[in-house]
Amino acid sequence: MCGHVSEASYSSLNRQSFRFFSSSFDQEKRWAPNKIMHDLPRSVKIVEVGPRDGLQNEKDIVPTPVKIELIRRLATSGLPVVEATSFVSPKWVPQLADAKDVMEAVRDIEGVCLPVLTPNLKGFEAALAAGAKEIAVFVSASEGFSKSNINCTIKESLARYKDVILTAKDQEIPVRGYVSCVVGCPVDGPVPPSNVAYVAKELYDMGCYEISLGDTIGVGTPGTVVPMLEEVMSVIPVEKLAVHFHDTYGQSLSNILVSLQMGVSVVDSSVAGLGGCPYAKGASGNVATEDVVYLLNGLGVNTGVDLSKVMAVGEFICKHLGRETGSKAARALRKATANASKL
Ligand SMILES: CC(C)(COP(=O)([O-])OP(=O)([O-])OC[C@H]1O[C@@H](n2cnc3c(N)ncnc32)[C@H](O)[C@@H]1OP(=O)([O-])[O-])[C@@H](O)C(=O)NCCC(=O)NCCSC(=O)C[C@@](C)(O)CC(=O)[O-]
Repeated sequence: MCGHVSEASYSSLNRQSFRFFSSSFDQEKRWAPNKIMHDLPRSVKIVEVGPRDGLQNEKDIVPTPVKIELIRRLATSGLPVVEATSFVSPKWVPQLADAKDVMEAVRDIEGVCLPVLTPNLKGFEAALAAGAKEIAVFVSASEGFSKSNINCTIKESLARYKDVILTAKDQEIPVRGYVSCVVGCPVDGPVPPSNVAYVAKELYDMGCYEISLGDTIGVGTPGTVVPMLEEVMSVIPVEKLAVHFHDTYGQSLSNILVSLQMGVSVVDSSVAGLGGCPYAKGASGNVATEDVVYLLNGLGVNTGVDLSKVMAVGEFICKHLGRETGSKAARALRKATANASKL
């Protein structure tokens, strides 16, 4: 399973960004003990979900070689985990119908975990045959989304995943568990924290090594995220939790900060802020990896991720998609670098 990074890795660009945007910034004060710094983990594992969550909602099919190149480039950015694709029904997610070809082409990449989503045993077997060494399962905390996303009730999905997780355990394949709609559901509305804690605990007890809590439609604020985390943390150790925010309402970074202050040290994000769920209309992309790294660099929290390299990957994929990056940090840093080169 995928571990934490240990060493700080500030690129010159990261250091430069502090100079550009923090002219009154006092390096001494940055390290001064205060409440915020004290509560933060020393290092954070970033789980890059761009090639899967980021691309699954794209209308035009992204060519397989572009997906493969995206994963290869992300893997050289210091990211410890890059979720590669989904072995789901191609009728449900046509964009990822090439999961086998993608996985077979990246299976040789070393030093980075490349988990894939599997909704059932059929997907699990196909993933393993293509060379996957880690899988992820996904359960909704709300009935409405469970039905629209995987065509079954929460109870039925848990029973289905039990078989997948037991089979994976037999073959020593680590399983990550996602809980979606942890604060709000596109069908049912607000989701009670107790629903989230129940589903998360079921997955944890079945053997998932990490539970990623997904605000699938990006409606959460610290006002709803904190009570949800408190409830989940009353049944699962915080070291086993990850947070997964979509940025629909621009709340992701504040939600990440409060999650870190509560002890969470695993954050999912997507290069250039790509993303959205085909079965959650109106949901925007995941929080951008570049923005998360910029935040964590600014807080002195180690990620091992090279911001300038992730920005370059963001430019690569945005060029193919024909759109501007969703990362504010990447846009500002690119502009600042261009201005500096004119001096
Ligand atoms: C679960 C099913 C398969 C049920 O789909 P179904 O239609 O109820 O089930 P089915 O068993 O009748 O299968 C339908 C067809 O799909 C085939 N099939 C069945 N399984 C597979 C498979 N694994 N791989 C390839 N093909 C498969 C199966 O063989 C059959 O083919 P046919 O006989 O009609 O030719 C479907 O609903 C599905 O694939 N859903 C996935 C949808 C999806 O990927 N949504 C996005 C996930 S993102 C998310 O959930 C949130 C997350 C994780 O990102 C966190 C967050 O953001 O908060």
